Amino acid sequence: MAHLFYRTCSLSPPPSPPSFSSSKTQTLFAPITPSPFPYPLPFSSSSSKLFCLDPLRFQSPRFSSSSSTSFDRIKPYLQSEWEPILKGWVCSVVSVGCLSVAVPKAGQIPSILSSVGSDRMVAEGMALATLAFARSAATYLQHAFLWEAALGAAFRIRAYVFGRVIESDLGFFEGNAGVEAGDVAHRLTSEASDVADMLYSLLNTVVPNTLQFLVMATQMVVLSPPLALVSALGVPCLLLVIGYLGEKLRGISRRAQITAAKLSSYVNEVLPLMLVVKANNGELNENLHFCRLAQDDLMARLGKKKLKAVIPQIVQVIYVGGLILLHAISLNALKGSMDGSRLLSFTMSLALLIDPIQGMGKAFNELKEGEPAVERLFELAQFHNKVVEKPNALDLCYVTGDIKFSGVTFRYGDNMPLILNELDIHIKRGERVAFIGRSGGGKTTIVKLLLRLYDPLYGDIFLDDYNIQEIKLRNIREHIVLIPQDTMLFSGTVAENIGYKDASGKLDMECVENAAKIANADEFIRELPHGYQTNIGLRGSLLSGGQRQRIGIARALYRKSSILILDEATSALDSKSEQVFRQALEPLMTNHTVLIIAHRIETVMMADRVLLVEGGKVEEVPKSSILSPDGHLASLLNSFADTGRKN
Ligand SMILES: Nc1ncnc2c1ncn2[C@@H]1O[C@H](COP(=O)(O)OP(=O)(O)OP(=O)(O)O)[C@@H](O)[C@H]1O
Repeated sequence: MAHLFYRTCSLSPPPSPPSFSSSKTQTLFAPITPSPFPYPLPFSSSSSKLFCLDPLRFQSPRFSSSSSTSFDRIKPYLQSEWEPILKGWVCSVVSVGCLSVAVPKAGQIPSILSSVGSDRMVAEGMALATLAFARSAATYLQHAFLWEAALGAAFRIRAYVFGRVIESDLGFFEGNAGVEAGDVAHRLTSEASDVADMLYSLLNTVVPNTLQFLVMATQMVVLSPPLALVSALGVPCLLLVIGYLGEKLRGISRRAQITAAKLSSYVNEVLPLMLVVKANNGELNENLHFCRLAQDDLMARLGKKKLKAVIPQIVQVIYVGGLILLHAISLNALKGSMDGSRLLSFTMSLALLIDPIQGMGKAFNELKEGEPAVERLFELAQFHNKVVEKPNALDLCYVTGDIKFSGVTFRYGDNMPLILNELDIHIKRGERVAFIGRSGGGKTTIVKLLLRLYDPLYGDIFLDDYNIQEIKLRNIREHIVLIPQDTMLFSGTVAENIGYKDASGKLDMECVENAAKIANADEFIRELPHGYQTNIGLRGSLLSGGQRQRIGIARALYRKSSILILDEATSALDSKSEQVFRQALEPLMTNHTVLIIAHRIETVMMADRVLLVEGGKVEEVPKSSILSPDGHLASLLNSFADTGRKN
């Protein structure tokens, strides 16, 4: 149940940021244009770019096929960056054009130098300097535009994948098959950067390197066809070596990404549990565990770096060594048939040919290194949601709060035991119903099904006589407010946390304060250094458990709904605060259908009816049986209350 509330909110519209921090929230989510996509633009503020960022466009089913290649997956993102790509490539044409004019001119340098002081020397010198300057400027612009395109495409891929992750079923995050937060974080940060590097190399190779290669090769053919032919003999041999080493690099890169993701997952898991680690003297153990994972990462990375470093050297040795050998032989054969300036131009073309070949080798490295990152990123987007909204789902602007479970059977996974077995419940609007039962009996599962975080195996759930499978998901979660046992707070101010629903817009401070007053939180909030604008630290770490819970309650009250679910919501409050809270809830409850999952007798007694969840079914029990000190239910509740207090 721990993460239920956070996930519920994350699924609420509008698309949520990973977390919000006080000052940035408003600008980040300011309504720049009517586009539904709230993220800032990578490089430009033009609204035409924003149009391209519509996340719905990225949810194309073509990505759901795991058989598509890495290139198929990234292609649409590159296509949407056609503008900077085109500009970059035009600049590369200018840059290579300057080079192709400069090389024959440079070949004549010895004869120009012999006419020191003449007009020709000044004119040729000026021309060469202008060409050099133009090439530098064009090359700079080429890199800048291509980086813009690569980083822009990587941004879009990230945004698409994060959007898919956050829209995934709760089952994506929970249970044995659930993804680890640290792994997701690593893929979306570090591996997405690898993708950007790969895209840049790819863009820089496709046109600029190929162009330079072709122009230089043409010049060589024009200057001396036999020598050019000899030079070409080195290329196939080079390609074979590059292909072999590239495949090796791909495997090593994937291993390195997995070890780094494991390390990141571990750190993400252990740091929030520092209290438990320290209280149990677990520092040494955790340190050893960290070192083991870090060592695995070190070995994998070292292997990758070594191979990456050795590949260009091997390429260079094969190419340069081979060429020197072949040229020495052919120059001997062609003795006297080439003049000095032609030979100089040929040698310069050859030297400039090595540049793009090295670039291609490097790009191949990046490609092989980036491929696993693309695969792992898109893997996250391939999760098939089981809870799917129908295309013509209903948008109910109001529900009275009548709830029916009819023959509901549920289990979490195919080979797992049934949690609920042909369960029937009818809760009338405005009723307060308490669910009690042994731990793991399925009380929270009932709530998850009502929120449609999972779908039943069999049976139906009705809200105001509408099957919830016919209602928009957003709509269901708008009408039902959940106050969970573990309040999930974000870094940000108290006001932002209470008004989480409006994180993308303007907070209604009057409503925030009213909600805080009802939740008995107003007093302690006003005592904080900056009142409602106090930053509460990472996950609300500056507050006590009880204070966090009250903020969570205020957050729930800020939303206007018909159904209120208290899932052990008062477990962190002391008896006095709980009493105040119960009194505060009384007026609110008159307008709500209330489902209470509680282990405290006092909380259970707030309900009109009590349902015992046992063996996958529910049975109504009289409240008097709970009050009886010798009764089975009273002892059951007492044992839970004790457990809750210990926790
Ligand atoms: N995501 C999940 N994947 C697999 N099993 C799960 C998952 N969530 C809960 N369960 C299992 O389902 C059963 C019912 O869990 P549930 O959280 O509904 O119990 P509960 O009655 O609310 O317990 P408690 O009173 O201790 O909170 C438990 O055995 C639990 O281990």
